[in-house]
Amino acid sequence: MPLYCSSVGTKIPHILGGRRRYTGNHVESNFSCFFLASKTLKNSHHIVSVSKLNQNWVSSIMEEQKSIGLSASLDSDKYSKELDIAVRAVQMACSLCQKVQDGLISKTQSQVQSKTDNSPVTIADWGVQATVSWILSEALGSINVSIVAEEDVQTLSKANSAGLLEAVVRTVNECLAEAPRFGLKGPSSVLGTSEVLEAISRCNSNGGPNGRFWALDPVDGTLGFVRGDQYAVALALIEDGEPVIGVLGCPNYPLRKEWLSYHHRYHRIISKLMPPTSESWDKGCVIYAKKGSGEAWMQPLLHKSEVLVWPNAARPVQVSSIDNPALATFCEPVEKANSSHSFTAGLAHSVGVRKQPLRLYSMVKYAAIARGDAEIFMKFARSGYKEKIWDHAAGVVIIQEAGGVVTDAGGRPLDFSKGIYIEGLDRGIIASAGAKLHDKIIKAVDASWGSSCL
Ligand SMILES: Nc1ncnc2c1ncn2[C@@H]1O[C@H](COP(=O)(O)O)[C@@H](OP(=O)(O)O)[C@H]1O
Ligand SMILES: [Mg+2]
Repeated sequence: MPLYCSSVGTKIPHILGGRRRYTGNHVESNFSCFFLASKTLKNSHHIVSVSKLNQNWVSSIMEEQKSIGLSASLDSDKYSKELDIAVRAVQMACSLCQKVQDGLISKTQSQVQSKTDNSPVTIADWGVQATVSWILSEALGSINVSIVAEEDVQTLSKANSAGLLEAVVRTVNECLAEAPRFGLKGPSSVLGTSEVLEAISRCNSNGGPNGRFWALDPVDGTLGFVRGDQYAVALALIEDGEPVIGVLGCPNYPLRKEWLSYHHRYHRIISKLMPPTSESWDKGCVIYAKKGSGEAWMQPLLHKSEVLVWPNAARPVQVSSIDNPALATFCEPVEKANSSHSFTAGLAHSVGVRKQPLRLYSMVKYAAIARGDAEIFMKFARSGYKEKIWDHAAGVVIIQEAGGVVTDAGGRPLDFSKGIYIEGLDRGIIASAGAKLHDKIIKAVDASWGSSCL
């Protein structure tokens, strides 16, 4: 339960019960304590240093809160409907992706198209975007739904893409026909080509500092997806520039963290060798959180023919309690073109991380930190690369509510208020299970940045 300081309108961390929890969103590198940006004054980044608060002062705020009944539970219903719909929509999207990925792996690579930037795009990207867009609009009213998403309809609308478009329309209709199984209303009749294209192109918001919009990455980690490995469906609701709901669907996330480091194909072979009753290789989950709730949750993916009954066996997740770098695992992108492996290796070594990095495609890395399966995530892209909001927004809320910290390398929160890009990002992105590890990494970046080639 987050606390609110009524005098300055500033949220302070949950310090009861001996568990480290960060409900704020800013860590200052010069202090080993944490700092919290005011929700009410979020654009001015009004900051209070918790280390400067003495115990009596904190206790008196807690007493004051008790007596005047101020609590986050007053807000507990806020975004509940949106979260419910978003989780169900992501469950559906994961089911669509699994079917397409199974088809991709068992058949040829012919379904993989090339975007202008040469990244592979599959039926799943457009299929998920159309499905999520249609579901959100239907459930919340299209007038209330504004979406920023990765895909556009240019490639799909080309004359020589007729076969691909047909496959997308078929995939979307197959998926929407299953909507009642996920507790959602599907279309009364099959969607035509123009309706599917309409749903995809409706995701044309440019984001910005005011109002509400959704940020969707239909298939994050497209390379992982086409290689039969990890990928994620990422959906976030951003309000006034701040992510307030995060939902991450991770269809290939194994039940046991040890198997995260195995390639998914190996996992598939083992699954075939194991008796069908064995759940030991079970995989797939949806992780989600609502800003300020102090909780992050994980549901298993719905299996074929199961019906989603809320909360669908959800259980809370929280970050790891490991704060000793020697015991910590750090994760980073698989592709060294997306983040400098040599720079992060140097950082890890200098802070005393001894384990091999866990290299994962997509925002599954954020899920790994939130679930406590790894302690640090670092991404240092080449200079000039601009991070996009849909690649991070959902993960940031989930990690923060699971008790972790996400900032840029200067210790500042990521800024989701400037459009589709995270503007002003200082060097790279760091997510950690706690302030102690976070602070060490930030100091190590400062110490070695000058001699890096980034
Ligand atoms: N040169 C680059 N540097 C950094 N990130 C990049 C990049 N090119 C693409 N990306 C981003 O990295 C994401 C994949 O993340 P990761 O490397 O962690 O698996 C991509 O998401 P998509 O796969 O959705 O396009 C894309 O947004
Ligand atoms: Mg992406």
